[in-house]
Amino acid sequence: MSQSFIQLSDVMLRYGGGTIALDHTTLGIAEGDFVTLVGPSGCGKSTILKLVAGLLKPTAGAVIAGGREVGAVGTQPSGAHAAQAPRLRIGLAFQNPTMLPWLTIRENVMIPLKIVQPFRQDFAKKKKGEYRDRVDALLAQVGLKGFGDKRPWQLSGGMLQRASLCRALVHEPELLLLDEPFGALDQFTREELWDIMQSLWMARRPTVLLVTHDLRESAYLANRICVMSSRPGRILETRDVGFARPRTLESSYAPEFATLVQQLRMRIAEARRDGDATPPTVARPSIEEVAA
Ligand SMILES: Nc1ncnc2c1ncn2[C@@H]1O[C@H](COP(=O)(O)OP(=O)(O)OP(=O)(O)O)[C@@H](O)[C@H]1O
Repeated sequence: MSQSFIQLSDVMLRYGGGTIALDHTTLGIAEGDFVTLVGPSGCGKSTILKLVAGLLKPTAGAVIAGGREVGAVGTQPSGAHAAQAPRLRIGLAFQNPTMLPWLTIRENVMIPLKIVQPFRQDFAKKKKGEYRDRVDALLAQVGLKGFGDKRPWQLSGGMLQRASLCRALVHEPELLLLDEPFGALDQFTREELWDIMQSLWMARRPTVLLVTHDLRESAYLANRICVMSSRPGRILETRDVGFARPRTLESSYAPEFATLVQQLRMRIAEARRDGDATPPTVARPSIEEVAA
């Protein structure tokens, strides 16, 4: 089997308290693909993002990103992939865009350029003006032209989320990890941001892994949708989404779009029911053991 850009192979992840979040999880993502993860609450979607980002190390199995085995922050990659590939440039955006309140929006968006190589090297030298132009161009692309000098508290939630997308993209990441970035927004703003997200992806083609609860969002944005089982999460099913791009809000009301969303909804309801029927994966102590 050819190696994917991102590859989780038979991964198990047990958290410190004993919770097994993922078990036998296998997932491959091609370079430049746009993949979404959907599934019941608590099934391990965010855990997959953390593994791919290298914030967690798998308890068993392997996680490869861009030809490199990833592990927890501060640990050295091991095994055959240790010296094979440079560290991937990753962009991250979450549901609540955390901005540093004492910095302007422009300065917040610029942060990755200050800390990620090769930009870091040039930042202190001559490129500050060039970087400023790059940030302003990106802000204009997401509808924030003229807001670079504002402070975070002067922007609405939707505007902050746009700025957060700019911050995730400013250092030209090869991989974009998005954890419900539009989850806290009203429907109109959310749909507007789907459009912006789609345009940014089409222009730059980073590999995207997006976690979402919104099945319409998933069908609108993804090339492939991975449906997960209840915890411990596995990939139950992968759906290719062949709708032509650029997708529009109108096209999201087409019968085939509605059918896909409905099928996903039913698959997740089924996964939730199956999960309810599954006994707990972590053995609970008996009353006698607790009392002893
Ligand atoms: N740091 C942690 N320590 C212990 N258990 C954790 C930790 N983080 C997550 N879990 C547990 O692991 C399981 C998977 O969590 P995760 O956040 O990956 O799920 P999710 O699918 O993203 O959930 P949701 O859809 O509700 O956001 C959950 O049962 C959660 O309680």
